[in-house]
Amino acid sequence: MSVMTAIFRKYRIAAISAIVMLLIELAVELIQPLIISRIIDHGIRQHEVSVAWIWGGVLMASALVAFLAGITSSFFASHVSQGFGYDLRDKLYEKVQSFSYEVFNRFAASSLITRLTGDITVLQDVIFMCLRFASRVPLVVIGSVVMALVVHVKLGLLLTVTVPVLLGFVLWMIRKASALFRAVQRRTDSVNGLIQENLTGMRLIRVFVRMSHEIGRFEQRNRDLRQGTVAALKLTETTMPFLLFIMNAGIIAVLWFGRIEIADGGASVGEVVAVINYSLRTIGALSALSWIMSSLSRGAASGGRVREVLEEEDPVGEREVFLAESVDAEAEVEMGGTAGMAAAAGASPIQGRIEFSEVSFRYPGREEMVLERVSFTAEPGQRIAVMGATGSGKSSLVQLIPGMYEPTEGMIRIDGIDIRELDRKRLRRAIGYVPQEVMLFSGTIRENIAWGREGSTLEQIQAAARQAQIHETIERQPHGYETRLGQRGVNLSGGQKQRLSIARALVRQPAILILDDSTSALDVRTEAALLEEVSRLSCTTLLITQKISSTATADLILLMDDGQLIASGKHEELLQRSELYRRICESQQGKEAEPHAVQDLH
Ligand SMILES: Nc1ncnc2c1ncn2[C@@H]1O[C@H](COP(=O)(O)OP(=O)(O)OP(=O)(O)O)[C@@H](O)[C@H]1O
Repeated sequence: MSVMTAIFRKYRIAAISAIVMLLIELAVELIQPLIISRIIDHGIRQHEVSVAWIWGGVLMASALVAFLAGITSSFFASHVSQGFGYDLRDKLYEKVQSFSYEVFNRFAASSLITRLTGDITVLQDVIFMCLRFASRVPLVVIGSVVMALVVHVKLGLLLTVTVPVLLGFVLWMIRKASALFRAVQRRTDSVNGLIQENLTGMRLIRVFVRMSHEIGRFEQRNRDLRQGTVAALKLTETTMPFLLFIMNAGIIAVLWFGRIEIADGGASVGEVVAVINYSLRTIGALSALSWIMSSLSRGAASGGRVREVLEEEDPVGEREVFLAESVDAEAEVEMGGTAGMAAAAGASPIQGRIEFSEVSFRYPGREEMVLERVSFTAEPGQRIAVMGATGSGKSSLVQLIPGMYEPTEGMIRIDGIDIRELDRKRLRRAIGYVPQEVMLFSGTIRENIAWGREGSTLEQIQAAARQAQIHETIERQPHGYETRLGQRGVNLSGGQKQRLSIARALVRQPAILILDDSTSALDVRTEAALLEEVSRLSCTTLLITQKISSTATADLILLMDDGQLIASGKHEELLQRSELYRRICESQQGKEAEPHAVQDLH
């Protein structure tokens, strides 16, 4: 059973109640033309005022019953549609969280945002519409035709002939419209993607004075969206006049033949009025069809897109990690630190020995290897500096350690255990990771650091901030640790953001700390102080850096070039052994600077 069906089943009682109430409302409404015909034939035409009053009272009472049944049905329908949307959004969000990095990137963030918001809202509206209006259409049409036949067979037959013609036309329209609405949805995605990209890159756009260029790009996509929507609406809207034309022709026919029948004594005025009333109700129901159908095809497109995410098979997904997270978080709060995290996961704490044996790696779906036969060993507590030109594979190498991707060949062992056999949640809980691109959340500084470890105390947060050399800067902020950050930490400098995100990693008290070019914006003195603090924590540290000042004190330097480990060793050893390393040192010390060596690195 699909996820959506399962969610819907949860609300089946309310859905059935909505339909039952709708049936009561409809039954009463369909009797109303009969009551009116009684008022005309037995009351007004016979000059029987009391009869007219009695039937008038019945009509009022029926209107009240229909009104109450309608409201109750709407209440149930709202409950179903809102509940369904709420549950589906939860499930979808959970699924997205469980995606591996690769699958997440394949869907693209902007498209996932549209699916989580716009598409689910469309589905909610469609469910409400189905329960309240779409299910009404066939019932009103069939009920009206049957009642018209009951009232007067000959006149009722006129209605019976027109309805199939209209239905055939509407079905043809649905098929056409659903393709058009799918295209609209794709274009909406594209507009959303551009908006997201532009708003996050606003600073760059301004500095490069590319505003008009970006506005032009946006206008183009916006225009495409408008054209797509207009094409879809044109199709659905042309249905309306066509439906009205056919039905009005039907009513004229009823009036025409009705006049003859009345003259011949074959029908009463009340009966003709009743059949016209049923025809009008049929028109009302059918004219809502074009709107219902366009909503349904939009719903089908949205449903398909939501289903795509829900049914995505992601073998290296993060589901178990995600599911175990909440359980561990509680235990962690009570026990504290990496030991607590490991104990929560039911295992001994990770020591932090990292061993790469002939590791090669290519990104999924890519041809070329970005790492080739890389081997090294980092002992617990050591600091490993990873150096190399841009694009040489440094980030790719460190991303393999928390298992963001699996190595294509070779093996990575943590504490002697193959990383593939290691419980991913246990591994990640032992890792503090500071990515190249700093990501801060809107909220206070304290919340941003505490995000690294749920339930951390203010003392732990402050200790991490001190180690990351950011405590004093935080104290100077208007509200200290309670200072709110704008989205992505806009009110902090680049270096401050870097240190804040380092503090977030340190508060985890990790066994393995990965700093992916995370000290680039720090001056040499601050960086040295930070590294000294990190050394005291005795965690294995992988530091991607371009600065000799940080490699000089490292236990091991990995010099990368084009995916290969071209040299490794301590500073002194590399000075002896590696020509490239020597040149880098010289260029940074201002001695015999060789421009291409520097270029290589930047
Ligand atoms: N998600 C990805 N999918 C496919 N290829 C990627 C991906 N990320 C990086 N690459 C490629 O892998 C190679 C190594 O990139 P990587 O980011 O590891 O280099 P780096 O040494 O960290 O560079 P820099 O110092 O600029 O951050 C590059 O050629 C890059 O194009």
